[in-house]
Amino acid sequence: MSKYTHIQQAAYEANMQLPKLNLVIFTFGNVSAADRDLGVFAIKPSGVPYEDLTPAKMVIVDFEGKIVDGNLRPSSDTLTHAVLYKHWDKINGIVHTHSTYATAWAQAQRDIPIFGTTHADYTTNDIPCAPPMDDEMIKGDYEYQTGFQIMNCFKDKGLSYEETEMVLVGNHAPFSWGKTAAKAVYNSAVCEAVAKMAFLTEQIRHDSPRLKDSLIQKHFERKHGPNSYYGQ
Ligand SMILES: O=C(CO)[C@@H](O)[C@H](O)COP(=O)(O)O
Repeated sequence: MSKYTHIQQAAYEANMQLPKLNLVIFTFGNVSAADRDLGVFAIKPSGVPYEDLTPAKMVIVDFEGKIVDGNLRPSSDTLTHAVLYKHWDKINGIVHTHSTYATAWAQAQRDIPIFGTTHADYTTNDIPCAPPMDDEMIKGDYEYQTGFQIMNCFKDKGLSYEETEMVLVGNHAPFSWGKTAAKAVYNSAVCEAVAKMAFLTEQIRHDSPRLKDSLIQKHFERKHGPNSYYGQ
């Protein structure tokens, strides 16, 4: 046992949910779990197939992206996770996948509109798509800049990362987060389900109407009101 065992176990269990939920194939995607008292997170090692993962293989990294413990290379998305943990202090779990429908909306550079109550149960906003990097950002480290691409998108749209716990990164794929790694995985699965429903909705009727604003807030509060489990 080390002082990191608890977050390695949480990160391992969350990573193993991704293939079970059909959110990844092969070595796509990664999950991390943070301990803010220690100022570190445990993240999936880069390129390791999910079936070969163990809790001990989770790499320990600080919020600057520096490896603190572990002999495997951390995920190539580590700096994106580090930037978000450093600047958004209420999250303790982050997921990145290339789930099919959410990635298709990201590649199309489109926000996912709220067409129904399924979506409105989880956020009152369209699921935002962070615009692709500008030439200046592209000169920097891709994964480091992806963290700022996400935060800039939420700032520009006036969104709360505590209310909308998912984002599409333009020309890339989705990221989600939460108070725990398990909740971040839950949000990742919700993002993919809502992305698929929205795609099919537009296929059935290209000018499908959005859910009325008066209903959006009502449905969100139905799930996220006082004593709601959904706020966990
Ligand atoms: O976004 C990407 C590739 O575009 C990555 O998320 C890969 O899908 C997984 O990389 P590792 O975590 O294995 O380094």
